[in-house]
Amino acid sequence: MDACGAGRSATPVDDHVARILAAVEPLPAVAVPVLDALDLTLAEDVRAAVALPTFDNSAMDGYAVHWHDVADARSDAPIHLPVVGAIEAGAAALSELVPGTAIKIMTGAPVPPGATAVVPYEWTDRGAQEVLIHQAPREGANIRSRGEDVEVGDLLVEAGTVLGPRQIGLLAAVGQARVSARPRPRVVILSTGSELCEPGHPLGPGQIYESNSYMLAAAARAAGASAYRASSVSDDPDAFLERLTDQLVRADIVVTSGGVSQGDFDVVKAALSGLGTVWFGDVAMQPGKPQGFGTVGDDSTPVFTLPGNPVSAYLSFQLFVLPAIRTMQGKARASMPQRTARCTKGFTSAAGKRQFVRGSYDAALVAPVGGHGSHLLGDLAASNALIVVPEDVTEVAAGDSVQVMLLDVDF
Ligand SMILES: Nc1nc2c(c(=O)[nH]1)N[C@H]1C(S)=C(S)[C@@H](COP(=O)(O)OP(=O)(O)OC[C@H]3O[C@@H](n4cnc5c(N)ncnc54)[C@H](O)[C@@H]3O)O[C@H]1N2
Ligand code: MOO
Repeated sequence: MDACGAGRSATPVDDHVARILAAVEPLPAVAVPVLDALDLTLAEDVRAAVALPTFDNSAMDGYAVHWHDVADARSDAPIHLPVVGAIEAGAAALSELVPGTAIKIMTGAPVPPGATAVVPYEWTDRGAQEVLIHQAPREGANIRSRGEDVEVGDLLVEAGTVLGPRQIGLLAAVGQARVSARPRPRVVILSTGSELCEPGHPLGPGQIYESNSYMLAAAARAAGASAYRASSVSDDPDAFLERLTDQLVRADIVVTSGGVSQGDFDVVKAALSGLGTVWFGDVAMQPGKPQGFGTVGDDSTPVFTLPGNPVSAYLSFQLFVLPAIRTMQGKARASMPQRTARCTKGFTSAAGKRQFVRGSYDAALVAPVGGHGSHLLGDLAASNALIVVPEDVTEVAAGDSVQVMLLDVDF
């Protein structure tokens, strides 16, 4: 055993991730109203049911004309045309534009058959019965052609795409009221500990404010899940199991915090050992050594039992719960990517464990923030990156190249 108690049997971080990913799969797709599909992963290719533009239409308020009629228009030799009508956006069933005439047309209105240019108002005297055109447009000017943007049948958005505002707009533009997408995973957070007091209430002796469920629920929401905080439970295994059972019906994932170490009142361990496929053990990392994971209940719901120290809980979420959420979302990449940075200050790291050092990253430089302690929530909040120190590295010097994971960057 080392100083922090991780014995030789500790599971490597990557093996624990693999154990988790083997137990989760993308959630079944559902038909989602197109706006509600923001940030969701599209489950099937969407092809265009209509063309964009859907019909030839005007790009300007002006006059639809036969281009040949106005090709010679100049300010010193304007051309007169009779105005034979007006077309508004939304107008239907247009008759042919007779050569030698003009029709008033509004932006977005369908161009009448025969028209080969639209002259903007600014190049005319804006006449109502008769118009004086004093500048010649190019042939085809200001006509937006049917299908010039999107043709019927074009592949618009591929399955697996995370839908953003631009894709939502495009899908609506081709008439999709609903799309087939992976729903938000429902994540229930359940904190344990008799010392916990809800924020907003006065602290009693020996009590601390309950913060992990807020942090973990926020992290789950930031990852695109729907997260619910179940009220925290004391260190009583029966009460814990009852609360967990209640929550399983509304959970795709359950995350617990606390009660998984070596203490006399480690409620989560006591309640879940032997239940479903739940495994408890050490993972070769710091913070976040004591872990548990398995599936429980009729729906084999994945349960993550995270350690209670706040930094450990957060890190465990980022490393283990986040990939499960992303897999359920159908996202291509499950785990946070790493990038190379230069470390501006040296520090030491325990042998045999992957160390996750809180850091402040900017422009490929990273500085460690605070110490290694897993209770240092202030330092965690002040950081925006994790410096990943491999198991066989015990010292990082100023100027060394290191791997970092950026905490506030989507991937
Ligand atoms: N004898 C040993 N003791 C400990 C070991 C060990 O190997 N041998 N491991 C240590 C490590 S590492 C960690 S991490 C913690 C994990 O303990 P638990 O998961 O059982 O968590 P608790 O004991 O319930 O709490 C730990 C710490 O975190 C605070 N906490 C818990 N829940 C919350 C919450 N919802 N909001 C804010 N803070 C919370 C709690 O008050 C404790 O201070 O075990 C070490 N011990
Ligand atoms: O390894 Mo514990 O999870 O202090 O941090």
